[in-house]
Parts: sequence; structure tokens; C-alpha cells
Amino acid sequence: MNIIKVKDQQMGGKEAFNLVKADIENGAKVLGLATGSSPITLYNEMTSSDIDFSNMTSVNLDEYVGLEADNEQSYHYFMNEHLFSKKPFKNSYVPDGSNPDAEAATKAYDKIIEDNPIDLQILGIGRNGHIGFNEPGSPFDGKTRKVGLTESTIEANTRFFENEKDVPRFAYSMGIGSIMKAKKIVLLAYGENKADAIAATVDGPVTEDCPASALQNHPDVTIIVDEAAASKLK
Ligand SMILES: N[C@@H]1[C@@H](O)[C@H](O)[C@@H](COP(=O)(O)O)O[C@@H]1O
Repeated sequence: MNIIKVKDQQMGGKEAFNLVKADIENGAKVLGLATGSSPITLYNEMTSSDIDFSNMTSVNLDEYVGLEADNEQSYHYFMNEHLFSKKPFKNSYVPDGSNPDAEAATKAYDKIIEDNPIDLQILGIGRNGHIGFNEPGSPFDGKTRKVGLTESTIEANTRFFENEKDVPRFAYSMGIGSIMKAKKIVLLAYGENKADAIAATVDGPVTEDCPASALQNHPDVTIIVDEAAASKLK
């Protein structure tokens, strides 16, 4: 694992952007994208750049079950707001959270991932080490699934909703097995409340208790952290 320490999230966005740009210059056509606050500075760099994404494809990690794409709390909406409305891609895929048929929704998404192998996957990380919405205990070979969110994740995500009761309890998430198939992975983590998860990811055992520890088995992972998120690394 390659670790890049940065001063703050602003600089992290620039570092991540340089990696994305270099990969596109090397022929990358499919970007795996993430939501949450961590990738926002990267998306800002992308939207203010002169890179044309209109012949590229994006595949997002996850979406809440039960939210329509035009719901302001949906990940569809987040991605449109922060990236796609300013820098359209040829195709942008996000799991269909409005489809109550989990079997159909997840199968359809696996087909999309299979048809569009991810060159570079951007990841954030949950306080409990989750990636996408793969909570602790998720299988390392998992495909797209309907997952229940843990209390810690619901609590962390409450800040985006009016109150805790509005936070959806389920999501469709790309599995860890699919994430691991990406050629390159760039994980972004900022702030003290990510320090334990980053330490477990990098220095801990490879265990389902910390989903991101699976990344130790991936050949090309870069972790971009600020000092607070790196503070518990060995
Ligand atoms: N499903 C998302 C994850 O993909 C994201 O990594 C995590 C951390 O978000 P943030 O970057 O806001 O800390 O939040 C959510 O749970």
C-alpha cells in the first residue's frame, strides 16, 4: 500500500486528481466513484480541470434503497450535484435504489460492473472500516448486495438528513469482491474519526471485521490521508 500524507483535504483532492489524470492519460476509460464528504475536493478538481470525461464511463459504489434519483439525499443526486452536471460522462451508473426488487437491482448492477471493468476506483472509508456500504462482516468475495446499515453508519450519515429516522436502513452496494477487481484503488480519508479505521486497514490483520483491510491483498492501492487520519498508523 502506498500512503500519501497531505496537509488537508484540499491537498488530498489535488493528489487524488493527479492520480486520476495520470491514469486517464494512460488510457483509463472507467472510473469507479464514491460519495461522502471525502471525495468532494477531488470532484472539485475534476470539475475545474480541462479534462473531457464525455467518452468515459463512471460506476458508483452504492445507493440507498428507497430513494428516487431526484431525492436530494440520494447518491444519484449527490453525484449530479458534485460532478456529472458540470462534467458529464458518456455513461454514469449508480445502483437503482428506487427498485424494491433487490435481486433484479443487484444482478443488473453486477452486469454493469462486468461490462465496464473499473480502471481506477475511488474509495472513502467509514469509521468502522466500511468501504462502499460493505459493513464489518461483509464477505471479501462479495458481489452487489442489499445490505443493512450499522448503527454507527446510520449515526454518521444522520448529518445529511433532517433527523436520524430519515436515514435509510438499507443500501445496494457493490461488493468487496468487485471493488478488489479494480485495477487501481485510491482511498481518501481525512479527520481524526477515521484514524482507527485507517490504522486497522493498513497495520491490522486482514479480517472481515475491518472491510477495508481486504485492500492489503490488492496490488495497487494508494491511501491519501491527512495528519489526523494518519495519527494512529505505526
Ligand atoms: N457509503 C458511504 C461510503 O462510501 C463513504 O466512504 C462513507 C464515508 O463518508 P465520508 O467521506 O463523508 O466520511 O460514507 C458512506 O457510508
